Amino acid sequence: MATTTITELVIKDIRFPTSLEKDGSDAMHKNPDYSCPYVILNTDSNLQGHGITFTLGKGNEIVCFAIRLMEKMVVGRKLSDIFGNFGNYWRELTSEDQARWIGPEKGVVHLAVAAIINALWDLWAKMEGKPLWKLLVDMEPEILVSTIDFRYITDALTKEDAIEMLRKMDLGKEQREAEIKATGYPAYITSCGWLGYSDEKITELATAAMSQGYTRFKMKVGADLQDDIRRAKIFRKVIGYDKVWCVDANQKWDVQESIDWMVHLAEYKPLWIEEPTSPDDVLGHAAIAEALKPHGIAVATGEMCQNRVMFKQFFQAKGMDYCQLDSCRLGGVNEILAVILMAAKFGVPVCPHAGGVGLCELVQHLSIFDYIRVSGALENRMTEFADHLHEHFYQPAIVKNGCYQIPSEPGYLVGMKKESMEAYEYPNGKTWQRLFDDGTFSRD
Ligand SMILES: C[C@H](O)[C@@H](O)CC(=O)C(=O)O
Ligand SMILES: [Mg+2]
Repeated sequence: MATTTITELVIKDIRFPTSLEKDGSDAMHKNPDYSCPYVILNTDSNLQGHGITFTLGKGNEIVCFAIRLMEKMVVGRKLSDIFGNFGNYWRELTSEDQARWIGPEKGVVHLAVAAIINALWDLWAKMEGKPLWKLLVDMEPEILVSTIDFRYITDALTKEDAIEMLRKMDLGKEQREAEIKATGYPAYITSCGWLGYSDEKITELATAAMSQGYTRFKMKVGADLQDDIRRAKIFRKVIGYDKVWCVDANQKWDVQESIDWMVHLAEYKPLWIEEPTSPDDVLGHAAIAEALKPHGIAVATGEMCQNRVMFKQFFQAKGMDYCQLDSCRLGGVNEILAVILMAAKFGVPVCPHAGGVGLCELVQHLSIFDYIRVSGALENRMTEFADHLHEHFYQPAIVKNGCYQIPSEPGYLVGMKKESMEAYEYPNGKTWQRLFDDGTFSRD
């Protein structure tokens, strides 16, 4: 590691035509094409780091461009310099004068940071020969917190608080690791309930998921109340009332509208309403959470919460009952660690978002780490699983009996198969060429 240097940053624009089957559809994103700017960091040793961030199609091009702008801060760097003070490096990457102006620490530039940082953590985990969760679990608290940029959050969590929290959780961590390896980490499934699916498809998929051992489900809502009520009845008929069922509006409503709509769905007993309103509306979410408490409905959000500062405010204002951080919207693991630690301090369970390509592969590591090293709890915790596109990864996330199985291969494990990249690279991949030629998609 002492001398290993990054020699090249390769970027691939990978897109999947998931809109064709309405996979991933919700009230605000009716035709999503699950896509990822894919980064490969080559080094002068035989190590390669792979990382992604997530978009819905066209946005990929812009994020790929932003990643290219950051290349000069990555290529030529020694890994020992980066990992020796990863918090400083993260600040450098997020502080470049000109790119910072179009953030800061949010939007396109932050998605670009995520792809690079995710690839760096993949490199670090591979260097240590461990899956990412284990790399994090085994780190001394001082090393772990040295990767975090505490700027803007010290009023909620200091470096010293974080070290103390991690030290406390030393007790029992071996036992928790053994337990979670035996049981797996609780998952919930989203892919039975996309908005664009027919009633028949929902019935079929929810029935199949039940037979595979899932006990926790999510359904999309927010386009039409009568449709939501009908689909809620279908879900409850298939899964019964002893299973967990959540709903997700993907930011469709105003604050009062969220409350009114959810009161109509209350009899179907959703555990949470996810993203009822704008992802930036901290106080709006807090008002919804307060109003829905008597109805037994919690508020979940975070997949579009763009940085640790927003999470801090959500925690402080009681704007989220469940924290759905996203492995590709925050600036990679460094910032995610800050959010996981803050969530534990505020007593908010972390249930990461994973509806997208490659997200399940990534977030499983974060949840396993959270359990073993930070929260020590499984109560009220579950990690999303969307059953799409896993066949494109060399080491796909595996869910059995409704639980993520604990990965053991070294890395952050988002390595995509060579043939999949060749087929789905946009616009020249074989699949895209065919879809253009037969008129399914237009070339613009
Ligand atoms: C467009 C995505 O599929 C989105 O609907 C995912 C999401 O909100 C979730 O998984 O939660
Ligand atoms: Mg969601």
